[in-house]
Amino acid sequence: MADLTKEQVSQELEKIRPQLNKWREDYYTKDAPAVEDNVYDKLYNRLLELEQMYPELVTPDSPSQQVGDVTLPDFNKVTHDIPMLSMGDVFSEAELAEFNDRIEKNVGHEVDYNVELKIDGLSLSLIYENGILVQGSTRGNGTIGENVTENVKTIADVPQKLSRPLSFEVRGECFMSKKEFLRLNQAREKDGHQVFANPRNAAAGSLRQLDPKITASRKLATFMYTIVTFDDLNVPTQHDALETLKELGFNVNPTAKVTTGLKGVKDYIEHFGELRDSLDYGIDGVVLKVNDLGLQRDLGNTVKVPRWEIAYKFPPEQAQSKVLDITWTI
Ligand SMILES: CC(C)(C)c1nc(N2CCN(c3ncccn3)CC2)c2cc(C(N)=O)c(N)nc2n1
Repeated sequence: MADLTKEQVSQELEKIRPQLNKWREDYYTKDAPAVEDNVYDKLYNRLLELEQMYPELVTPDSPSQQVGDVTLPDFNKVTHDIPMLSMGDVFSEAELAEFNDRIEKNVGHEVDYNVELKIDGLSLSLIYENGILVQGSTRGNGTIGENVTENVKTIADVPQKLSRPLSFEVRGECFMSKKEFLRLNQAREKDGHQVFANPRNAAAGSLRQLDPKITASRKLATFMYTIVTFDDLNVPTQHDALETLKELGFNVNPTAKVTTGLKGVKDYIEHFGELRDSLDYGIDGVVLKVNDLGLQRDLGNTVKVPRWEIAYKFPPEQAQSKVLDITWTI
């Protein structure tokens, strides 16, 4: 290669660095790279060549200096030993009554429900061994998810070490608060980047980052709601499971309540239907779960969804219509 002067190399680096950084940021944030990998790699190799000629020209913001710059081609996959099931949806109180009737007929008596807000985020699985967080993963298709362990470790409210050396899996929702969503979009707009459509997309785009440093720059949060596999934890009900999760240091949504049959469910739905806009996190419905975990096991699951829980969905926020659309989705 013709010998380039230091000045010539410096000028070419001035051009290459921002270009590579822009492509890199798009690659990680848009889930849709602006250029093919080989184009990126070719320019990246040119950068390395030039920096080797004059190492004193290397700058901290150079793509070659991104510590932990392991540009994984994609996420490592994890298999959920216990599948992360979907949820049956209902859109009317009549259908809730049908759900409740089916349960009561099945078990022969009225049952208690643990009623929870359905947080509009993305599912998250956390695995702990002897009290240490060893794996964080997304739901994926329910059986195969993405390994996002390094990203999860940057979420402030996720305990990396439990107060007790427990080995178990917990599941919950990863979300971005509306406040953080606005902050992030304002910053992205200022930098001329595409903004996220809603907090859920922003949370998914932030958690599913190949570069944990980008996840760390986004304020993600969690509400955990299930202890999947547990040692001899004496947890007879879903309500107790939430209490135990709280005691262990997990963030748990504070609005859950236990009802006897559907009594109080209507009030809960109406109350949070009105509060919805004032909450600092998105919700898209209310989840009813048979409170007794033994009963849940007896009722079991269909192939895709548990028989012992149902999600009552609010109408989409923008179309906040009073009339409930009554469509049953399996
Ligand atoms: C443990 C069960 C299966 C009953 C369960 N499953 C849930 N979900 C499954 C379907 N999910 C899903 N996600 C993507 C595609 C299909 N289904 C999204 C999570 C729950 C979600 C929330 C929430 N959002 O706040 C919650 N408080 N409790 C849940 N409980």
